[in-house]
Amino acid sequence: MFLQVKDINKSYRKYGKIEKQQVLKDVNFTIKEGECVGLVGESGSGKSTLSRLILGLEKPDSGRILIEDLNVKKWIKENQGKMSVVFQDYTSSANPNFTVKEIILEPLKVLGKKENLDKITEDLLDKVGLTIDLLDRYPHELSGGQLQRVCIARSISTKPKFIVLDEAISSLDVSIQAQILELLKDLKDELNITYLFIAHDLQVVTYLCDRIIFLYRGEVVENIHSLNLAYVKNSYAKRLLNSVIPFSI
Ligand SMILES: Nc1ncnc2c1ncn2[C@@H]1O[C@H](COP(=O)(O)OP(=O)(O)OP(=O)(O)O)[C@@H](O)[C@H]1O
Repeated sequence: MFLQVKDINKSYRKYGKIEKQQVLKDVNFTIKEGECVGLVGESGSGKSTLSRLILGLEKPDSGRILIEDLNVKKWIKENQGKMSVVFQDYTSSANPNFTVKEIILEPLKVLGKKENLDKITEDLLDKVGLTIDLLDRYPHELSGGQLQRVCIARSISTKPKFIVLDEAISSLDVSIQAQILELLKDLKDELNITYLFIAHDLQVVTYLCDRIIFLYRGEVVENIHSLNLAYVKNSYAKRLLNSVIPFSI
């Protein structure tokens, strides 16, 4: 198994109060290598908290997160550059003072890579469907869709095994969303990347993902293969599905 999320609990102290709010409750799921898993849930259900734990940015109160049988922090340390993340807010995740070329090469420079950087940048731009005339532009000189493609190029620059996409296409126009989805699908097939795709838009998730996990108030209420969506049992998941898919279940 590639990723194992085991009995995760996480709570935060309520602002200005002593008592805590439990944000994740006994969360369990696994992701196989090369699989694309969608995590859906309404606002506040704990999706971003879970992604921060998986990225090793925060610790759970209890439970374990393992990647290839190693504790997530240890795995990240031993596999530098092999986990990437693409956030929703591409405008703030790209340094406004960096050119496209500098943004794309940032993770490789951190890893100390110095050779063939021009060729690597050009290949990455080509992979995400952008042309090399954009290389010297700054973020404010790009459209939202172009800048998110640059962020995706950056996320695959280190040849990651695993990418967490946290609402990565949510703030783009629908037509650009479709293009980026196609791009993510092609990259997944070409590079055998494992994806955790976090989104509140179920339609987008069903298009891209092999399996879908429904999170409701911090609990996994359904974990189901995309082809079996018509058989969901949980009432929240059913409601969400009925609101986007034109068949009744
Ligand atoms: N650092 C923190 N300190 C205190 N409370 C937090 C913190 N981070 C998240 N929370 C709370 O945890 C709950 C879950 O938040 P989280 O951001 O994980 O949800 P989400 O499903 O990603 O929501 P959205 O779709 O709106 O981004 C919310 O009630 C939020 O206020």
